[in-house]
Amino acid sequence: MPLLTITDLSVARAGLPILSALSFCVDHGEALVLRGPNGIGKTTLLRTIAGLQPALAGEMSLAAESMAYAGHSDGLKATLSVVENLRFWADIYATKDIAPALAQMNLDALADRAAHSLSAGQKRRLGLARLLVTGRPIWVLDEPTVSLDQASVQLFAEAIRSHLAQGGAALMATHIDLGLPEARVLDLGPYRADPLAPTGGSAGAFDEAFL
Ligand SMILES: Nc1ncnc2c1ncn2[C@@H]1O[C@H](COP(=O)(O)OP(=O)(O)OP(=O)(O)O)[C@@H](O)[C@H]1O
Repeated sequence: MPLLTITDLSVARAGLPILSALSFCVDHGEALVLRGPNGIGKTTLLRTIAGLQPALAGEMSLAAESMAYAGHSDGLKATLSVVENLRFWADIYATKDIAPALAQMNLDALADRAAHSLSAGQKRRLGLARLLVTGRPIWVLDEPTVSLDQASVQLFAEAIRSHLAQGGAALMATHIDLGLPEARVLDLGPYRADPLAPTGGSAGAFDEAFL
């Protein structure tokens, strides 16, 4: 059975349907990249899949507590050091060893630096290192390589490959080349919804969470 199965999913923003009747699977060892122009609904779709807003229709099938989501924000505690941030997340996810995540994202030299003092790209590397300590198989990532230089994009691609090699999966939205030619690509263009279709719900109330 695939790690994640999406069936006939429709999502809305501000009470308006934006994507409809989407179906796809992401299996062990697979990366799927969502593509589409600005505003088509990639962020909305990923947030819906991450459970941050309700779907208008459709089904999602995945094991409980199998997903780690990283959105536009890095989700860091500004006053904690790099190591303290990772230990915090390791405690949340009941995992132990943060050393591989530090090494894989090239953060060893920054281990004791407060997160607020990191550059944008360093913060993003720390945000991505968080994924490594979750121990969760399905990674859902929104624009994961924003702010990263070429070397860090390569580190990211290697971290994804190693995650896939361990049976994990990644679902990502991006406009940038991730350096992962093996990833499947899903163009969201054909799933653009009719904005006049009734939503039949109160999904607009969840827009307050989009800050
Ligand atoms: N508060 C709002 N009111 C009305 N429409 C909104 C609101 N917030 C977002 N939208 C619209 O919802 C649509 C989906 O936005 P979303 O951020 O999911 O797109 P995206 O594909 O991730 O875009 P990008 O590539 O620019 O990041 C967009 O057309 C956007 O203009």
